[in-house]
Amino acid sequence: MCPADQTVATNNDHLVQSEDPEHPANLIPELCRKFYNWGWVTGTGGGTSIRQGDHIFIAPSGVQKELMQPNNIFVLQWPTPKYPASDRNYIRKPLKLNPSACTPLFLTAFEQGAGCCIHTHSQWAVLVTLLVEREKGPDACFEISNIEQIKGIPRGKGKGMLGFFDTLKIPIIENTAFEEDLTSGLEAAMNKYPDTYAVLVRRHGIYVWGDNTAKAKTQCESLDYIFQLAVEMHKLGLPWVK
Ligand SMILES: CSCCC(=O)C(=O)COP(=O)(O)O
Ligand SMILES: [Zn+2]
Repeated sequence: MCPADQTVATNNDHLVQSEDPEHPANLIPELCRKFYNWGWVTGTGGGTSIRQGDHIFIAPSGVQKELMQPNNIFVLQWPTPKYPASDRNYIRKPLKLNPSACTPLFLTAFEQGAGCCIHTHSQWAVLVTLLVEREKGPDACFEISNIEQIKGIPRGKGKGMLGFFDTLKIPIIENTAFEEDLTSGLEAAMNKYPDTYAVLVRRHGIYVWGDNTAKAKTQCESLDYIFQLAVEMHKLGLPWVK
């Protein structure tokens, strides 16, 4: 075997090579192209991670997310230590790339049983965190009711979906200087709101997760729709909660 072949064999490239469009190594680049076009992951920010069985697929850090290819994807053996980062069980590491800085946050969602976690820098998400800026602290939440699209968000695991007359509550945590340092805030919000499938990060964006990739994506779409609507409602002086 020549040295190049040895590199291929030891880097487990087969884990990211599949003809199946639903394979996570194909899905992550495909989703990131969509997310880029929706303004969710421009300028290298944001990203997504998928768990399939005992493998976690993670995008690289600081790259143009819309140009990502399957061979750029990292693979972690699950379960894996969250900290320190050097103890994480990578079974595939693309050369010259680093795994997403969001990795410990994605792992936090997987610890809750998620199958996919999406991080966006959507301007609508950022704007609603600014509109509730006065409510700092552990109780900061975005709340809205009487909007049809909140039916796209689960009430909690195994509890069905929210109804039109329910109030959707998304906790807001404060931003930190480094993405990794958001992890304790995300964990605290998940403990305080065990039914939530999303956490907003003030002046930064949002983390949304779901039982599988389709649910994470549609929940993220529903939330983004609701945030845009909420910003427009605010401009018109309309209240979010009746
Ligand atoms: C301009 S991006 C700043 C860092 C950030 O918020 C982010 O989401 C980047 O994540 P990455 O996956 O590129 O490490
Ligand atoms: Zn970010």
